[in-house]
Amino acid sequence: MKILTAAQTSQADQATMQAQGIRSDELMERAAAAFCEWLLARLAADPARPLHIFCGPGNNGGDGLAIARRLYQEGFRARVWLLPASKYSADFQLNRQRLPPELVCQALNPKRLPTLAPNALVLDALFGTGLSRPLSGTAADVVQHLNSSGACVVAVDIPSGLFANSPQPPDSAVTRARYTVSFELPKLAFLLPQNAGWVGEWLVLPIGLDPTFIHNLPVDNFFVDADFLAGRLPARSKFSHKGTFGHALLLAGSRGKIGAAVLASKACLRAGVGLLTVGVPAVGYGIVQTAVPEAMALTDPATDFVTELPDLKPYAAVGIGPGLGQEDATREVLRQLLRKATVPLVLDADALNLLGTNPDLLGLLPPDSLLTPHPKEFERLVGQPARDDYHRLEQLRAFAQQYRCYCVLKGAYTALATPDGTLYFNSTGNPGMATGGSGDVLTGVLLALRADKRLSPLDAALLGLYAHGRAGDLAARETGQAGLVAGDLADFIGRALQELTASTPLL
Ligand SMILES: NC(=O)C1=CN([C@@H]2O[C@H](COP(=O)(O)OP(=O)(O)OC[C@H]3O[C@@H](n4cnc5c(N)ncnc54)[C@H](O)[C@@H]3O)[C@@H](O)[C@H]2O)[C@H](O)CC1
Ligand SMILES: [K+]
Repeated sequence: MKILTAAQTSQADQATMQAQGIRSDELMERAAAAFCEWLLARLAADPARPLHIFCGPGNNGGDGLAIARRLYQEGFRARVWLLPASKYSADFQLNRQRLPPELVCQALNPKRLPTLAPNALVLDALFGTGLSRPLSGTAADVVQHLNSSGACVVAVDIPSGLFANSPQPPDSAVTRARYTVSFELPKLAFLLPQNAGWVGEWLVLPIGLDPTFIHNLPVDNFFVDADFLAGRLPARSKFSHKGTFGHALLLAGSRGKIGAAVLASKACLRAGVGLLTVGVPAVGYGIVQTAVPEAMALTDPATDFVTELPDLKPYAAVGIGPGLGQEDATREVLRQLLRKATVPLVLDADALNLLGTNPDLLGLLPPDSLLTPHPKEFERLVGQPARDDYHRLEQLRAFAQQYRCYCVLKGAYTALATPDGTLYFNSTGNPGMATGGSGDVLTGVLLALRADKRLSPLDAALLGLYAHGRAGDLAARETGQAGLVAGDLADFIGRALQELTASTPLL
């Protein structure tokens, strides 16, 4: 799915009205209908539960009014509260007139804001994507009032006061929603940890925006769901052999961290690599041979850490980093690898830390390398803390452009930046995956997919990130989130990839 800015959303609305010959209030009616269908499926018909709808002066408020009318038709008597303003949008006014006279609809009095019971349900339709500045005055007071009421707030389109695609000034008034129910496409704001307390759980409901307009609209950000990946992972042909899926080399492990090499190796094999060779220090030889008999092991002459770069000729891709340590000799192995490699590279963990502490190595990164830092590793890579989550994303975009690489930023919605500066946000995964070794598994999966010659660098990265998160979701069903360990992820990678594999039409 594309992620549109607030301005692009309004363009998409206009294009839809033109292409489909509908008026703006008809589009609003679709939004209200979709919202009500969602709400009614969850709303127990409890006449004792107070229901309040807070409406602002624009089309977000218009949505709120249309929702109030529709809920009334379903037997729910909401109290409608209007934010005083000097100007109201045309569709606000139209839907104000359409309200049944029996519905209680009052202007908000800033001196006496309505009492909200803690069991009340509040629909927040104060401001949407038309927000042009932080809330102040009565609007801010109303939002603070909602937030301190303890009522369950459902935001219509976006929590009021939240910008759709840029940061909030600190201390601005924003509604704390339990749910955010948005339309057609997600907003960038929903994906950032700094906004989680306002956005709550979010979802998007289709309202039939013009697909041609959206298809042709250039965007900087994408949200990657299963539909987005459909057809990108070809089925294995009957006559494929080990060579088709590539021979990967993984350089990983040091004393006390051979487990990282084992986890990455298992994941790489489960992600379908043709052959896997693991380069480990001598201390890891027996462990790898025993724990991962499907992999071949190369022993480094040193006991505790990797000191030598193997001959790279046999390999279709090389992964380096999990549990590697940051010894000087290991850094030189990384330097040689960056100089000599002519095949795709996947760099993680200590390989990234070495890049961070030795910025001269960054200049050696071969184009199309794939880097998988978490935010702390990323900060070391760029050498500058981010002001906020938006700034971090801009740093990520700039980094991938500067080094012509694919750079991941791990998190709840893991982001991938491409050399052309586009960001892709992954949709799978759960908090159970915040556990040691989870990143090693990701490295193994990505290494396998980068070794697969059938996949572009972008598709390999997107499929790997999605499958890693999906494996976490499948595993957590059995283990629970707290009980999830990284080894479980590796066990479910095959199934996650199978779900993504293109089926061949019968005819
Ligand atoms: N495709 C869709 O997603 C659809 C969305 N719809 C809904 O329409 C709103 C956007 O409506 P718009 O009128 O453009 O903006 P708002 O309702 O957010 O309010 C604009 C209104 O408020 C004034 N304003 C802006 N910032 C402030 C401020 N800080 N303080 C006070 N006043 C402010 C501004 O000048 C305007 O007068 C979208 O979110 C959806 O909910 C459509 O219903 C259908 C399709
Ligand atoms: K809102």
